[in-house]
Amino acid sequence: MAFFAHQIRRGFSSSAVRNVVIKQVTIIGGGQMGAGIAQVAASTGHSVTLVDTSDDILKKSIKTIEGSLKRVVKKKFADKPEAGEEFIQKVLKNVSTSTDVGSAVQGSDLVLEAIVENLKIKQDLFSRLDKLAPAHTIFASNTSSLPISDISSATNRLDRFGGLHFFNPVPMMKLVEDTPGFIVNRLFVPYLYEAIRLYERGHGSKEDIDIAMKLGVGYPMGPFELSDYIGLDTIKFIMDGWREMDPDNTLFAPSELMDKLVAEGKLGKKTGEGFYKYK
Ligand SMILES: CCCCCCCCCCCCCC(=O)CC(=O)SCCNC(=O)CCNC(=O)[C@H](O)C(C)(C)COP(=O)(O)OP(=O)(O)OC[C@H]1O[C@@H](n2cnc3c(N)ncnc32)[C@H](O)[C@@H]1OP(=O)(O)O
Ligand SMILES: NC(=O)C1=CN([C@@H]2O[C@H](COP(=O)(O)OP(=O)(O)OC[C@H]3O[C@@H](n4cnc5c(N)ncnc54)[C@H](O)[C@@H]3O)[C@@H](O)[C@H]2O)C=CC1
Repeated sequence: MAFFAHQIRRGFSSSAVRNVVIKQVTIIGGGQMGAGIAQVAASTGHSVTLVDTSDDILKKSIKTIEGSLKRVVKKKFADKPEAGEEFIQKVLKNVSTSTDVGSAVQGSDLVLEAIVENLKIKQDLFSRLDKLAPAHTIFASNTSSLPISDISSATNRLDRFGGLHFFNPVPMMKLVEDTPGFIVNRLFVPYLYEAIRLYERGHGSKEDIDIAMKLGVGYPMGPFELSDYIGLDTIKFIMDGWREMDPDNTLFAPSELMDKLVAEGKLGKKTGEGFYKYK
């Protein structure tokens, strides 16, 4: 139970959340981040309700969690397969799913949002949640680029609203950022941008740039592999949002290639094709 309560106490300045006990967690958005966060929350003993827009998506989320748990167990319970299977079943028992956000937030101590990276859609969701969730419930967003104050302005619980920024893949990445002004993306985003500019200017192939960053700096994935892993729709949402806020900044100029891939539904690993093909 301690994991989420610890993050909340570290990241929220409000006294309203200082002695918080987090038992019941609702996660909204069952995509790659939501599924990963649900897995971590359930593995650390929380009772989790995962919400998305359809049962088909939620079935896929549970399959993703199961697949990831199998990988975790292969390592953690290498010599005890039965204990590993028991662990998987115990974790899965902690996760229920719902398409009804109103009932899902009843009794929830923490609602963590991991839906699309779009301010208006996040605000609409939180505005509804504010009316539906109990007064004590803490709200948090997993946004990777939007100011938390803009998202929280749609609610009346500013003392119980914060950012919990997990990294992808959640079960493997050990960092959660919850301080105002994320650090990683400030350094990471210009790096990804520069990679695509190099490629568009013909300074190197995607493959060469990826190999250079893996062999030269020791990164586990090159920038194009990583962009496909993150999701090109998410990246485009971020780029478009920042350009709107700062139209003269050349760093945020649109990328023709990115726009084309997203328009064609080539969103990266999750759709089977992005910069690279995965089937
Ligand atoms: C060019 C585009 C320009 C656009 C610019 C616009 C910029 C906007 C960007 C905004 C970004 C938003 C993102 C964000 O907010 C923050 C992020 O999350 S950034 C992403 C951070 N993540 C990374 O950098 C990941 C880097 N990759 C890795 O660490 C590894 O490659 C990875 C762990 C994913 C896989 O490892 P690898 O060795 O490559 O492959 P294996 O498959 O062998 O895995 C190794 C090991 O790990 C286990 N494992 C992997 N995944 C999972 C999982 N999901 N669950 C459980 N276990 C997993 C696997 O089983 C292996 O275990 P072994 O025991 O070692 O076999
Ligand atoms: N992909 C990444 O590497 C990272 C993403 N993030 C952030 O996490 C959030 C989610 O990203 P991903 O999981 O990658 O996206 P994704 O596209 O994999 O999943 C988003 C999910 O939200 C669901 N959804 C959309 N609107 C909804 C609504 N109103 N109610 C319920 N469900 C809804 C979709 O059906 C989808 O399943 C975004 O804010 C993103 O910026 C943060 C860190 C890393």
